[in-house]
Amino acid sequence: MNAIEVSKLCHRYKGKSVYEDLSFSVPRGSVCGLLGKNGQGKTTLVNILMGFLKPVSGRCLVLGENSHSLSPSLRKRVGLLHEGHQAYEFMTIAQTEKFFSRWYPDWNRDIFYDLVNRMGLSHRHRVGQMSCGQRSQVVLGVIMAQNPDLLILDDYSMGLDAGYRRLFLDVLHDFVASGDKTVFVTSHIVQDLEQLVDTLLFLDQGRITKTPLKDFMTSFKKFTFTAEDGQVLQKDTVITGLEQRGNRITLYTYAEMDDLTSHLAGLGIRLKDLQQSPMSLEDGFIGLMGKY
Ligand SMILES: Nc1ncnc2c1ncn2[C@@H]1O[C@H](COP(=O)(O)OP(=O)(O)OP(=O)(O)O)[C@@H](O)[C@H]1O
Repeated sequence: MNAIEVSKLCHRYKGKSVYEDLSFSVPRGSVCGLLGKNGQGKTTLVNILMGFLKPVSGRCLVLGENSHSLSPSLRKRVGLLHEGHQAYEFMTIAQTEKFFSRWYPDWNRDIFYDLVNRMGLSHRHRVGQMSCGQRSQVVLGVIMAQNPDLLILDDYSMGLDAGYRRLFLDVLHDFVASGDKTVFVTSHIVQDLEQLVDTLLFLDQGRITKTPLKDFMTSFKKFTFTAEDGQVLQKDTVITGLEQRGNRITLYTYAEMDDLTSHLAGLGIRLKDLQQSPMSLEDGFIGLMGKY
C-alpha cells in the first residue's frame, strides 16, 4: 500500500503554473527525499498533501484518505514539520510537552525529553526565549514524540547545527527501523538525505523523476578533466551537467567512460587527465539540476 499517492496533480498561483500533471507514489515503509531547486513547488506539494491548499485539479491520497478531507484521526497519524514552523512561544518546554501529549494517542514523552534535554535548558525555559535552532529542536521533539505513521518533514534542517542535525538523523534512523513507518522529507542540506533516504524524487520545472537512491548513485557519474584553452562544452544528450572553473571541467553523465571518451572526441574536445571521481548526492543534484 502507498502512504502517499499523487495523481495528475495540477496547481497554479494566479495563473502561473507550478505543476500541470504530476503523478507519483510513496510506498509505506519507505524513506523518500523530495529534491528540487528553490521555488520548484516542494512546500506547495506539502501544503496540498496536508489539505492546507486545494489544487486546481488532480487527486492526492494520504494514508488512503483524500488530502482535502483528511479526518482528525488520520491527521494524528501524520507528523508534520512545516517550513517556517511555529512553536508555541509563550509556553515553557514542560508546558509544550504537556499540551501536545493530550492530542496524540501514541505520545512518547521519553522521545520528546531525550531530544530536548540535550540542549541543557531548564524545563521552565520559554520557547519564545530560545534561539532559532533550539526552537527547531523543541518542534522536532514534539513531532517525533507523536510516533506518527507518516512523517512529513519540510526542510527540517533550518537553524540546526551540524551536531544536532546528525543526532536527528540518528533519531530518524531509529524511527524508520521501528516498524512500518514512512518518511517524506525535503531538505536543502542534500548530503543529509544521502544517509537517510531509499528513494529520490527530483522535482524540476513541474516534472518529477523517481529513482532509488542506489540506482542514481551508481548510474549517474561525475568525471573531471582539463580541457585545452578556449574549448567550449555544452550540455547535450550525453552531457547532463557541467561545471567549469578555468580549464578544469566537471562533467555529469549517465554514460560509461568509454562512451563519454568517444562522445567528447566526436565533439572535437581535446583534453587530458579524464577520470571518474567519487560523486556525492549533492554533486549529483547539481549535475542533474544545475546551479541556478
Ligand atoms: N501564495 C503564493 N502566491 C503566489 N505564488 C506562490 C505562493 N506560494 C508559492 N508561490 C510560488 O510558487 C512556486 C513554488 O513555491 P514553493 O514554496 O512551493 O517552492 P519550494 O520548492 O518549496 O521552494 P524553496 O526550496 O525555496 O523552499 C514559487 O515560484 C513561488 O514563488
